[in-house]
Amino acid sequence: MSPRQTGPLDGARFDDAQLSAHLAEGAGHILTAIRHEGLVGGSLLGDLGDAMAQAWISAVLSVHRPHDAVLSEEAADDPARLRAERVWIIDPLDGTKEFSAGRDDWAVHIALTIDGRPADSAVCLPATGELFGTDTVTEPTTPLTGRLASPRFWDSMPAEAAAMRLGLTPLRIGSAGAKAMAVVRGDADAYIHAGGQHEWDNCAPVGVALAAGLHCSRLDGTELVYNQPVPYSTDFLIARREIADDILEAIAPIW
Ligand SMILES: Nc1ncnc2c1ncn2[C@@H]1O[C@H](COP(=O)(O)O)[C@@H](OP(=O)(O)O)[C@H]1O
Ligand SMILES: [Mg+2]
Repeated sequence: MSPRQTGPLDGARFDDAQLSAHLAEGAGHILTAIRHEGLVGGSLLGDLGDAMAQAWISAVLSVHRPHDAVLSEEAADDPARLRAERVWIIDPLDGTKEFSAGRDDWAVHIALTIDGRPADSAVCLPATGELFGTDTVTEPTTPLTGRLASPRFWDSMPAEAAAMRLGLTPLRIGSAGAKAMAVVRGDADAYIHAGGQHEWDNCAPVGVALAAGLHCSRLDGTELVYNQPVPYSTDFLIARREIADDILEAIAPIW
């Protein structure tokens, strides 16, 4: 058996897939502990969650992958990442509002990108005890559901167009990671986003979804490429392969 890929640190104890999974799961434990008994709540809870998960992830990466660049929602952007081949794109707490409100739909996103493409990645949904990693995830084989993973309070025009044309009903979920994992799990057939998100909101979810054999692209069907100078991705589609072409076709007239 050939050795699994490790980072550039000699003697690294974990390969990239293992490290991304441990980071997502470990940050999930920290975030779960911070909600213990509801001792803090509201925006203080959200701020604590963002900061403490970020601090731990950053420390672990500095020990285990000291030569890799990092782009995180909760850290200052270091332009050195633009010259780096290996860049970790991190959202320590996606769905901060849902986390603070005591809900289950929030996630930890850990993606390693290589030349802008998601490689080993993991998404943890700590409140439901689920960890989705690129080395363990499998393609959903359950029948299509007719459901579209959708934000809790609004629908984008492309999502509305596809829903109308294909008869899809919204499945309301907070957090980009939780919505994407609903598709990976087979609870929804697709997740359509337009109107902007940062790269950390969708990079690890897309990495995991690609590993699960799902269709992932921009809404015009082109490839999603990360680690851009302005790390803002305007739109994307994550979908079961059976329905992806129909969705792109439904969106095309308005996109
Ligand atoms: N138009 C937009 N611009 C920037 N970020 C957006 C966005 N729409 C959604 N997001 C981010 O995407 C994540 C999921 O949002 P939603 O549940 O509404 O779909 C949230 O991340 P955070 O919780 O990390 O801030 C949210 O801030
Ligand atoms: Mg986010």
